[in-house]
Amino acid sequence: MATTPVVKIAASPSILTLRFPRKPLLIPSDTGVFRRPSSLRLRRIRSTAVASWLQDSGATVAVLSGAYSLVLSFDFLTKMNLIEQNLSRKLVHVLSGVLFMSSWPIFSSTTEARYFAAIVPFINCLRLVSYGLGLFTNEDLIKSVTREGKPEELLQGPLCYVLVLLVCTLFFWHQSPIGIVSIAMMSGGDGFADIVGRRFGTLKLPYNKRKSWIGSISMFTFGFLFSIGMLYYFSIFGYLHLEWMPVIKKVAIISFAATMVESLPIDEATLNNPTNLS
Ligand SMILES: Nc1ccn([C@@H]2O[C@H](COP(=O)(O)OP(=O)(O)OP(=O)(O)O)[C@@H](O)[C@H]2O)c(=O)n1
Ligand SMILES: C/C(=C\CO)CCC[C@H](C)CCC[C@H](C)CCCC(C)C
Repeated sequence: MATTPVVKIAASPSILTLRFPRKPLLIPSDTGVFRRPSSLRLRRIRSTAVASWLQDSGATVAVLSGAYSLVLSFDFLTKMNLIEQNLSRKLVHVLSGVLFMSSWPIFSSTTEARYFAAIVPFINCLRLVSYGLGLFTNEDLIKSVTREGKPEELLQGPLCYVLVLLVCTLFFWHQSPIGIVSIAMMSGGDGFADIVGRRFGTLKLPYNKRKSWIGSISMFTFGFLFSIGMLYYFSIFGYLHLEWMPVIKKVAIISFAATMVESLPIDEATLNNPTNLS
């Protein structure tokens, strides 16, 4: 009896899938080979695919709205002088990555879901490039995410940040700790290094007078905590099954390495003239 191609949808749980458990789409027969699904099964497969597309489209619109609202909210707080611009920028820095990752379980469990989620950082990349090149203007965005309110600043830290989100979404998604830890270190670690170091960083590093011990300790501590926290978050949804003791050791090593790199005196001047290590 000829075996027939099997239709298979990647089975990893999404928050919505957990509420609507699906019957298996593979149809083993008693002889151990698979057979083509019946017309009823094919209709179910098609309806599952349509449901997943609708779920992912809705999730994409919701997360895009969240991104827009986040920037608007901090712009309002800055305009009302409730928080200073640097703190606003760093809170957007911390929250964007963590909230974006936290939104991943609302997407479906299909293999295409990551491409829907990647639309969010991709559109934000286009926004940052268009505003950074002066093609359009958006004072709210510029005030919320730049140091000095210059549009061209959008093409530096913010654009790199969103590109990292895009790459981690496309190539790692929620199935690999690599992307999760990378985003947690970038958003939680680097964000709090700035927030804490700028305020309490009187004792400077011997090899970099722009950075401080407390800032680097914050980078390590918050990078580690955000990484473990997000790995635990995704393990709750069943995306990851981790041996925690080895994971904790590896994340501590990664946090230390990231802290050392972040503390190096590498700035725009150094990048332009590598012999100019301050
Ligand atoms: N290990 C660190 C990191 C940051 N800081 C404090 O936070 C400020 C900004 O940190 P920096 O890493 O320069 O910010 P970036 O993330 O590089 O740049 P951006 O301002 O674009 O975020 C520093 O001047 C310093 O006061 C610190 O004390 N110790
Ligand atoms: C200030 C930043 C980096 C430099 O330190 C962060 C820039 C953030 C972008 C302007 C907006 C990025 C939005 C995310 C792609 C999606 C967030 C969604 C979430 C639900 C808020």
